[in-house]
Amino acid sequence: MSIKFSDIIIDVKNLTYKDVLQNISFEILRGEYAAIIGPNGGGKSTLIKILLGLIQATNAHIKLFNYEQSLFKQYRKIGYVPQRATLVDNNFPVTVQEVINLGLAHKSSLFSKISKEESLHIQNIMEKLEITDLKNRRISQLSGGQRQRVMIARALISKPEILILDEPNTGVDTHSQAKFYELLNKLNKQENITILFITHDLGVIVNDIKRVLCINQTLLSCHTPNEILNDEQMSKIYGINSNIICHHH
Ligand SMILES: Nc1ncnc2c1ncn2[C@@H]1O[C@H](COP(=O)(O)OP(=O)(O)OP(=O)(O)O)[C@@H](O)[C@H]1O
Repeated sequence: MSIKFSDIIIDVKNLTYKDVLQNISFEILRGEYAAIIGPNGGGKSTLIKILLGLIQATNAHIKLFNYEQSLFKQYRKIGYVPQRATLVDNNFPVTVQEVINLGLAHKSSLFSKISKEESLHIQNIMEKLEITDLKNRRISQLSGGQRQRVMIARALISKPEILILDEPNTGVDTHSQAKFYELLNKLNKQENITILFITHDLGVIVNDIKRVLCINQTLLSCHTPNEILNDEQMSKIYGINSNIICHHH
């Protein structure tokens, strides 16, 4: 299959940042469902923050949706669920609805009125994520799985074309994790949202993920899950001897 120029929505060339990331190059194509794995402190979150413009990397050659990052203004096209987003301060007095409305923060002012159309869109997303009944609850009173859906709803409000999630399953039980991956799969397959997420859960990458970027300061590999889930590759990525045992689930 030939790749069209417009299919590349993230294009990173020779990215180096302090002593955290060295000479990283990769592309993410429209419609992809890709994961980033690697050991703690390997630079995964830093890479994501650079892509989102939250950390400035001088001399980086990054293109987002075919624009040089320095000229790129449409960050609403990128939905982001940060690390530990589900762990909130119990005294934080905001409701689910208020958190979700923050997804419209790309508007000129946070306090500008929400239009009828936006309000309908917010309702649709809440229904899709099955959180309508929670809208007046305080975010601090929700379970980890419920908070996770709220954070994704917030990220989806700006109708992003790519969704980037940094270890989205921290503090979430196994059942909610399974539901969560079902949801990501649906967003990818049915709504054509490109998905890129950081995970330490090697089990999950086997099922739906087509490409796994392994990062430990440099890009160690960028293959299909089957190509990396073997003892040799795991030892290379995590720097320890490992035995991979696969079971039919
Ligand atoms: N803004 C920054 N400037 C310089 N160094 C940073 C910055 N942010 C993080 N670091 C350092 O970069 C290294 C990589 O951190 P990062 O959080 O990107 O790793 P990670 O792969 O996401 O780790 P984890 O899996 O534990 O979340 C760490 O040593 C961290 O202390």
